[in-house]
Amino acid sequence: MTGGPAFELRGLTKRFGSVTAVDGVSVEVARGEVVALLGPNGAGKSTTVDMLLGLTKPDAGAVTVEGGSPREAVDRGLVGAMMQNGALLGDVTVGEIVDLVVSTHANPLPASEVIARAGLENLVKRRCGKLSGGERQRVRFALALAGDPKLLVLDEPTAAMDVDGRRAFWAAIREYAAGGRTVLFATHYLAEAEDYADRVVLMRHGVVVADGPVAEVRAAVSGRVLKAAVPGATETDLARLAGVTSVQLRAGRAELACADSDAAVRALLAEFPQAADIEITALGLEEAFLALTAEEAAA
Ligand SMILES: Nc1ncnc2c1ncn2[C@@H]1O[C@H](COP(=O)(O)OP(=O)(O)OP(=O)(O)O)[C@@H](O)[C@H]1O
Repeated sequence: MTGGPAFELRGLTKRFGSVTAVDGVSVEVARGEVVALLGPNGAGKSTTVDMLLGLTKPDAGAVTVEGGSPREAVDRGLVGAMMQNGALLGDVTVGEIVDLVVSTHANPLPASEVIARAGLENLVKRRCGKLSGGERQRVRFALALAGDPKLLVLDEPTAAMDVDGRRAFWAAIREYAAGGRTVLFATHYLAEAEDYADRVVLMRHGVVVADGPVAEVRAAVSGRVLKAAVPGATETDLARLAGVTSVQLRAGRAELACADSDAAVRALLAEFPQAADIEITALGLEEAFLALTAEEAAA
């Protein structure tokens, strides 16, 4: 397998009655990328994932996975998926279900490696029906890994995991991706996208509203905040400054959202030489996300 993207979505559209769940989504992901698909409830993330996996047929557009159709890629064992509600048989043990799934693949990882990568060593003899929510997620992760896929697709993988479980899970994902394999995960957790993804695809109302490295997505919403103590200045005064898009005064400190923070700091000091304790920071992904959502609410 050489060249070419890990997968490509071209103009993907899916409607459910009058709802357009996914509306012309185009995304190309290179091999070895770890991509977060981020968005609020109903943004179209799960529908996009379902089309990527060939579980739902698009109304328009096309999906290519490892150079073929999603079905072909799945049949060839190139794709491993961890879905939100994948059922597990209650009566079989973790060891048995891993063995079973490993045995269905043409070129699987050894069962012992699957168990180790998913951190299930101490749960091998446990019946699946007796697992906690977070443990069940780890078993689903193990089953997704069993076929040694080139592409891992994870729909809200850490939803039921505690803090330690999440940390261990992401360490396992990074290790997996380090070998040049590709990961796409859908999430609500902005911090996870920020900490663990190389790239963020931000969706809202079925449309991709930002796509790029985490730092670029932050910058796309033009994002810097200038904070300063500005005695005697009102919100109206500050809102007039060049480069400033919005103002908040909190406990005697001004917070200026800036499209151009260089212009803003010059204008601030020219107009208010008494301004002190000046601090300029980039927006976090959370703020970027909120800004994009707010833009839409205002539109
Ligand atoms: N089978 C379906 N029938 C009708 N409408 C659907 C169906 N599946 C999804 N939708 C609608 O399509 C839109 C996108 O849903 P989707 O589940 O893809 O969003 P999401 O981003 O995954 O949301 P969440 O984060 O809540 O899981 C929503 O408005 C949803 O109600």
